[in-house]
Amino acid sequence: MRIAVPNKGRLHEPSEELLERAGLHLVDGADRQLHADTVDPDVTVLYARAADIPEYVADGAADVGITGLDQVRESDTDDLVELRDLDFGRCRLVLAAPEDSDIETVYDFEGGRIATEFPKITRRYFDRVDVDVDVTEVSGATELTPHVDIADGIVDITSTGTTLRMNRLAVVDEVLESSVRLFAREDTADDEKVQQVDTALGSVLAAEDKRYLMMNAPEDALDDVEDVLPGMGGPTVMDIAGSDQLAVHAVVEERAVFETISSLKDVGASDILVTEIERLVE
Ligand SMILES: Nc1ncnc2c1ncn2[C@@H]1O[C@H](COP(=O)(O)OP(=O)(O)OP(=O)(O)O)[C@@H](O)[C@H]1O
Ligand SMILES: O=P(O)(O)OC[C@H]1O[C@H](OP(=O)(O)OP(=O)(O)O)[C@H](O)[C@@H]1O
Ligand SMILES: [Mg+2]
Repeated sequence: MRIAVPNKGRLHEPSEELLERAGLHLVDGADRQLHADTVDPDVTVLYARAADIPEYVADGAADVGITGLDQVRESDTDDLVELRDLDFGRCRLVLAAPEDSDIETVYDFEGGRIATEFPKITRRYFDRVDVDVDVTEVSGATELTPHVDIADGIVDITSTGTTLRMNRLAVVDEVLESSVRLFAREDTADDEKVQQVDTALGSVLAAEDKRYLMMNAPEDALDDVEDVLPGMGGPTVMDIAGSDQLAVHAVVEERAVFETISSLKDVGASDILVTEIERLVE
């Protein structure tokens, strides 16, 4: 089973980190290599450009891919199946025009020119809203094109909005909301190994916003302690040898930890430990 992973750019490192955290440790994963083995002899990594990854999966060069939804949509490959939102590389593909122009809505672009690195998505978007424009493909520095009379507007990626602001461009409409996805081909999506990788990556995401709480509590406080602990199933309760205290363990939502700890202390719990969870397979 081969996983296609971005070889450089902003998606490279977080993709590799996610694989590592999922337990798919890379062997000889040095940068700029074409391939890397993982600790699982059945799983290898193929490094490719973020934009080429959908094509590689569609063609069978890889079985699953990790790249932005924008790249999947732009590739126009139709037998790809999204397995999971990997929750990084969040950005928006937006239609933008110079701040000082008269353009306020997409309809103001009728008969105009749009520059973009995403010609297919852009074409489909303008067809959908039934506005006739000329779409010019550029390979970078898209934000410059309205200022050198190459285009009246652009379709480009934004996340913090800094680049648009620096180039005095204003968002006219959102074309696509994107984040990094794990995807496969229709004919491989149900393969056991593909499912294993999906589960492993999912277990990292599931653990991210959870914490593991351990504490001691007097036996007669157990009911109150259990009432305080929200979340996944009941806590695990263990006797402590030679003590009238119990050890109580539970998984708690990260955002509930602060409040939960005060409530636990109020009902008599002590020696409370909070730890991160590496992976959580539900
Ligand atoms: N500003 C951003 N914020 C968040 N995600 C982004 C941003 N820009 C791009 N992305 C996501 O990262 C993907 C790859 O972008 P990146 O700029 O790292 O590579 P690239 O420019 O396509 O690489 P290459 O140098 O190989 O052309 C994009 O398709 C998008 O999904
Ligand atoms: O809203 P912002 O946070 O400013 O991000 C938007 C910018 O990020 C991307 O470029 P990138 O940095 O990847 O450079 P590139 O053009 O070389 O790909 C994108 O093409 C925008 O130019
Ligand atoms: Mg880029």
